[in-house]
Amino acid sequence: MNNKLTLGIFGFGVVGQGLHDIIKTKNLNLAIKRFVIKHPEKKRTLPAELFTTDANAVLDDPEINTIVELIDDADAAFDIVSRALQSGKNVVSANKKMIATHLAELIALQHEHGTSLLYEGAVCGSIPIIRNLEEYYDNELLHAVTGIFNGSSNYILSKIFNENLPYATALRQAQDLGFAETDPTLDVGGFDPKFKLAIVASHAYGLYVSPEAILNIGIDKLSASDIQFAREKNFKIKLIPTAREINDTSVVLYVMPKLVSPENILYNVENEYNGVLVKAAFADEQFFYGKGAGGHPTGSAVLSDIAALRYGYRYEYKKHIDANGIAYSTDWELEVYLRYEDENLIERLGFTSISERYYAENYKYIIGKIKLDNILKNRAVIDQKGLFIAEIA
Ligand SMILES: NC(=O)C1=CN([C@@H]2O[C@H](COP(=O)(O)OP(=O)(O)OC[C@H]3O[C@@H](n4cnc5c(N)ncnc54)[C@H](OP(=O)(O)O)[C@@H]3O)[C@@H](O)[C@H]2O)C=CC1
Ligand SMILES: N[C@@H](CC=O)C(=O)O
Repeated sequence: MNNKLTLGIFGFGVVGQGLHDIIKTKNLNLAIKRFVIKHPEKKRTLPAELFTTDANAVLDDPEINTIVELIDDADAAFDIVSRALQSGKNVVSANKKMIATHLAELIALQHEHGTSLLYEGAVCGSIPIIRNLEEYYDNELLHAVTGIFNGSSNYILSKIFNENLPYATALRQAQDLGFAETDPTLDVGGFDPKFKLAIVASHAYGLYVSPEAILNIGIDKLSASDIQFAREKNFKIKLIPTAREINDTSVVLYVMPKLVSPENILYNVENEYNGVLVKAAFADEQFFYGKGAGGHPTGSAVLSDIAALRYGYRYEYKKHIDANGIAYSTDWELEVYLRYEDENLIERLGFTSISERYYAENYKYIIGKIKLDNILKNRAVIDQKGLFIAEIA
């Protein structure tokens, strides 16, 4: 099958424009009929008649058979994508928050209406990890999927560690370059990599886990003391989502900064680049590397999905269907570095062992083992100013 696709694209921001730049360089069997945008007063680089603020003009247009959803509003995106799937249109989206939050409903809609929703661009920008988890690792047991899934926080950490840039300057640059979410708390607070992790967990293990149930600790509380500590021990700090099979029936999922040594392949993943490490039972360790944010890298993944729709590609969610008996668990122990202020917190967190403690007037830290459950239970306290927690390899 090589159907002609007529596209209605929601969003003409960083990714929408990146996609358009790529499409216009190619002679593809597809046409863009309309862009739906939010602010009609904004200056555009394309003729005005290509733009509308009326979602219905596109969703109800029988000539448009494919919707590309590239907006920065997850609630509006869910409404658009659901309506499109219900009306028989296939959809490509890059909206990880929307997909992670509504995955089960979106899968049900695809089955019910015989439509397809593809979202490679939602997870690690240009890296084709979803299709690989779905197709290539179809038969192989995966022990872990981990890595760097957020370009903005990795850009910020690279600028801090390699160029001594202040955090706020590096964040501003990540925003100016179009890497950061409209609300950058999603990036630096570890929410964005958590949404991506939830999607990965679905394709790697057949798990639906609500993002709310998954621990996300970000890099927004990082201080000069933490940076100095890392440098003295020859570590870099990276923000790492982890999906790990801990026994035959349980997988743990969490997002946390990690102190990584030069031997770790992720140590040299810099700036907006992402890296996905897959540990498989027989293939052993494999590494995917590429740009995780930006209009053109993400646009290329979106275009690959659009092209795949031409030959009727859809995710089969085989690991969900096979019901392999795997469940999400938080029963796991981590070794962490914790900078803290209040001594009472240490007791409350219930460290199972402590290997190092340091006290100075303005800087206290502890290194020890702690249960993931306990971190989750005390998430509100850990999120307070004056604390920074990172996994130590
Ligand atoms: N930036 C990146 O590197 C990556 C982004 N993504 C995801 O892609 C999506 C888009 O991101 P990005 O391009 O950076 O965002 P931008 O903020 O650059 O662009 C958002 C676009 O959405 C439009 N928009 C917002 N709300 C609506 C609505 N209700 N109806 C129609 N249009 C609307 C805006 O319209 P207007 O132009 O009028 O303001 C704008 O064109 C997000 O889900 C993001 O998480 C995924 C991977 C990488
Ligand atoms: N804000 C995201 C964009 C891509 O998903 C990131 O920085 O990775």
